[in-house]
Amino acid sequence: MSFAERLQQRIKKTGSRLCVGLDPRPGDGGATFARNFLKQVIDETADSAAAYKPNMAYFEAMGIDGIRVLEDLLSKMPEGIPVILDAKRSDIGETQKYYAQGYFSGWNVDAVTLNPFLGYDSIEPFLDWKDKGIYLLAVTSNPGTADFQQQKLADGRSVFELVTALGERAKAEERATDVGYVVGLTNAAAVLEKIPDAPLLVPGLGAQGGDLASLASAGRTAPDVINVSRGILYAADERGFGARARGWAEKIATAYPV
Ligand SMILES: O=c1ccn([C@@H]2O[C@H](COP(=O)(O)O)[C@@H](O)[C@H]2O)c(=O)[nH]1
Repeated sequence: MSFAERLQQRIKKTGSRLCVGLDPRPGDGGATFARNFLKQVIDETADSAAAYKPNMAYFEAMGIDGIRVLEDLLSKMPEGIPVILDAKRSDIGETQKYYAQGYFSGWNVDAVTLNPFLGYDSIEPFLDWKDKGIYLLAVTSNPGTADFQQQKLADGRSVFELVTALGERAKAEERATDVGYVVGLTNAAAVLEKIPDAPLLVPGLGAQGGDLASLASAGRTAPDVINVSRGILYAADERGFGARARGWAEKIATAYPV
């Protein structure tokens, strides 16, 4: 089954589009703490998680011990919950081959985020994995999206449409890997109608203040997932991880039904 089909199946099963972001802060007690912390987060959120998204940065910040924590985590993920590795990798094709091998074969993650700035040949090593997915950064959730991604080209298109053209090319070539896009919730309203109906990974809810209303009215049918990291891991309230995750899943489902 393809990545997009597995994700859709999981969304239907849970009634949830929530992607639980796994961003353990290294200052909170080192790798041993992070290992136990993440185990608890996963144990408590698995019923409402459509997907998990570990972000490499937080693991790399703990050095080799952090990478061991990530490897351990990946080897013990609950069955049936897709894992999207937020790596945002970008390099020449020759090098990307080894990232693809490492993530898809070595770590067996379901999908990975890529920075498309180096162009089509840089994403090609990720395109022939039949049950895997990639998410290309299209319109990110930070203010700097205005610097490049939303700039206008002479023909009236926006730069992020050059990114979606890469995904369309892969589709036209019938490449095996599912191609989706990262679209920040904070900037989604202005761009959703121009993004093809490919799976979206949507960060920016919670700590970044994104508004779900824009997704609700877009009439999309793809297996889109909405990420929350700090809003589950580090919210300043008395609830546990499970209650926070269920709260976000319900909010998302109300605004953007499954
Ligand atoms: O455009 C982007 C791309 C990736 N992210 C990542 O998502 C989470 C968001 O965390 P919150 O704590 O829910 O804000 C984090 O890993 C980012 O690196 C993003 O925010 N925006």
